[in-house]
Amino acid sequence: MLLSGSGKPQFGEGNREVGEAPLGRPVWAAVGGSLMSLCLPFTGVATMKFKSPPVNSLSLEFLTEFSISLEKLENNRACRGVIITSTLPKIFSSGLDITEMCGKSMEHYTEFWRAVQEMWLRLYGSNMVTVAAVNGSSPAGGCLVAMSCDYRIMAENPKFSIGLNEAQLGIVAPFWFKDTFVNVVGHRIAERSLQLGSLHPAPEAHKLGLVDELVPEEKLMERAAAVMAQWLALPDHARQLTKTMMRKAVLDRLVAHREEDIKNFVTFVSKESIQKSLRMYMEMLKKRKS
Ligand SMILES: CCC/C=C/C(=O)SCCNC(=O)CCNC(=O)[C@H](O)C(C)(C)COP(=O)([O-])OP(=O)([O-])OC[C@H]1O[C@@H](n2cnc3c(N)ncnc32)[C@H](O)[C@@H]1OP(=O)([O-])[O-]
Repeated sequence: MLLSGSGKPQFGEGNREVGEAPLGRPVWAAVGGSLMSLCLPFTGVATMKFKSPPVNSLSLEFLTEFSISLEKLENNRACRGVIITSTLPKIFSSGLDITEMCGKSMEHYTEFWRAVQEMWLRLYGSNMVTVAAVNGSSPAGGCLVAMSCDYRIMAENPKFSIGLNEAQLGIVAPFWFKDTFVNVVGHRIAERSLQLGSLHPAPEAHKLGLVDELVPEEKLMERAAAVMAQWLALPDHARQLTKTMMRKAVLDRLVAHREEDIKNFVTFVSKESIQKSLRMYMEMLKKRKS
């Protein structure tokens, strides 16, 4: 991934484009990252597109690239908003990469979980306006990414589903996934949906308030840009302070318990019974395919 422009920091690998708009204003464009493409034109609204086939699963490498990208955008004063979407047809993100949680060392689980936390802390705590253009299925960690944005627009295809389905894998969403979920849909819906590990088809997700609106797939990016413009019409400082007021307690809770949360995850995921559940789930995915 690469962000470039006049005197702006560059990062990542890949090709790039830098141009000049009329009146000599810089046009920043970033293309060709390994797991997501990132583009920041002079409008000040970046577009981040996941492109990690086959299903945009959130591996350690993906999460690291995601966090670095968010940090760079956050530190770039010209960037006021980011639209997050996927280049893959039918999939926004399949959630955490299950292979990162299977048959690895305690050190690996520790590093992986820290990267999951880092991504969420950056996205949920972002000062930018964040809009998720959910153009495909979005289970578990994919749902977390969408829920961490300020606004969610989903393609109105009933074959696409979204939700925290961890219970179906025999694992438990941590308290900060749950807190994020509760903040979006309220306690009762979150309680039922989490216990059942429900994946909600797009129309149901809309009814529950898990996504804010549905649009035909071909209108998704156009609508995301319009929503972004609406949110950016307000003074940044007022919007940012309000966002902080709404999200701070939940963010602070993880910051205060970060190491304990890592320990819990590592202990939990290392259990043979949990490893067995995850292996069986991966087998089920493979069988379903064939
Ligand atoms: C405490 C922890 C909290 C946990 C949070 C999480 O996010 S847990 C995560 C919860 N996430 C889920 O429960 C989502 C599980 N995934 C799905 O439901 C579907 O894959 C789909 C709807 C995303 C896409 O359907 P589709 O028919 O378009 O695609 P397909 O099904 O044919 O898969 C293609 C290939 O990708 C593979 N693969 C898939 N997902 C993952 C993954 N997360 N990771 C790794 N690999 C994954 C799949 O095995 C297959 O590999 P193969 O055989 O080619 O070597």
